[in-house]
Amino acid sequence: MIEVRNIRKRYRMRYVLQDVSFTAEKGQITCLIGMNGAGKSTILKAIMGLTPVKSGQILIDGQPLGKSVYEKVAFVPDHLTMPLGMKLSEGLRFMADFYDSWNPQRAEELIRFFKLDTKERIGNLSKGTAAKFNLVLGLAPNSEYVLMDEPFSGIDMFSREMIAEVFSSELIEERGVLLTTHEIGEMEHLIDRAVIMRDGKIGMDFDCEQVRSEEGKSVIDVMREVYLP
Ligand SMILES: Nc1ncnc2c1ncn2[C@@H]1O[C@H](COP(=O)(O)OP(=O)(O)OP(=O)(O)O)[C@@H](O)[C@H]1O
Repeated sequence: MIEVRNIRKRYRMRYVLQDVSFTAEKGQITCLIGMNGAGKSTILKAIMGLTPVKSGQILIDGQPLGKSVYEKVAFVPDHLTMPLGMKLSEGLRFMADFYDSWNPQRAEELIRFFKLDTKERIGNLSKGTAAKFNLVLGLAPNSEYVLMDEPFSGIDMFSREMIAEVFSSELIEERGVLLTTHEIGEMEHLIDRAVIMRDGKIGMDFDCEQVRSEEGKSVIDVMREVYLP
């Protein structure tokens, strides 16, 4: 389980995260939802140790952040970070050489799933295809948790559908997924838990199925209550 406990983050004089606490469990898809600037990416960066927090604690399977913990977590940033001149096949080889946890079989399955041509150069990929390749790089390692920053940003409807499909496929297995989005769209029926953020605070944290069956509300209904009370 990823546990975020009372974290606070300040940029200069302004708090961008204020006492943020939530958990993301293995075998579940947890979604951090909020408008632009709510603090979603800052939380992912804090979990990855890429930005320091002023106070609070982050635990992964009960352990504080550290090298052994990072081997359990893969991070898919909101853009590809590979050299643009590389072919996809070269990018895959680079990842296999670099990461002990790289699972070449899963990488191949993902390449087939997204129908990617590994002879293409990364720099020539369309935005949607680049997002798919980015997901291949994030999902191929044998990590127990996957963090994804806005996997749907700027992508056309059919590519979004394909990316959404991967979340309900066996390619995710029993891993814990924590992703961010500012538009819930087709993810609504795929996510288990929603953590709605507003202005650096948690506005609501709930089990989507429970709220649907007990209160008849969708994630968007709850978002309206948080943003337009
Ligand atoms: N390096 C930085 N220096 C100063 N302020 C920053 C920095 N990075 C982020 N912020 C501020 O922190 C707040 C939260 O930013 P963050 O990127 O976490 O939001 P977000 O919810 O991911 O937004 P988006 O949906 O637009 O990606 C914003 O007000 C942003 O301007």
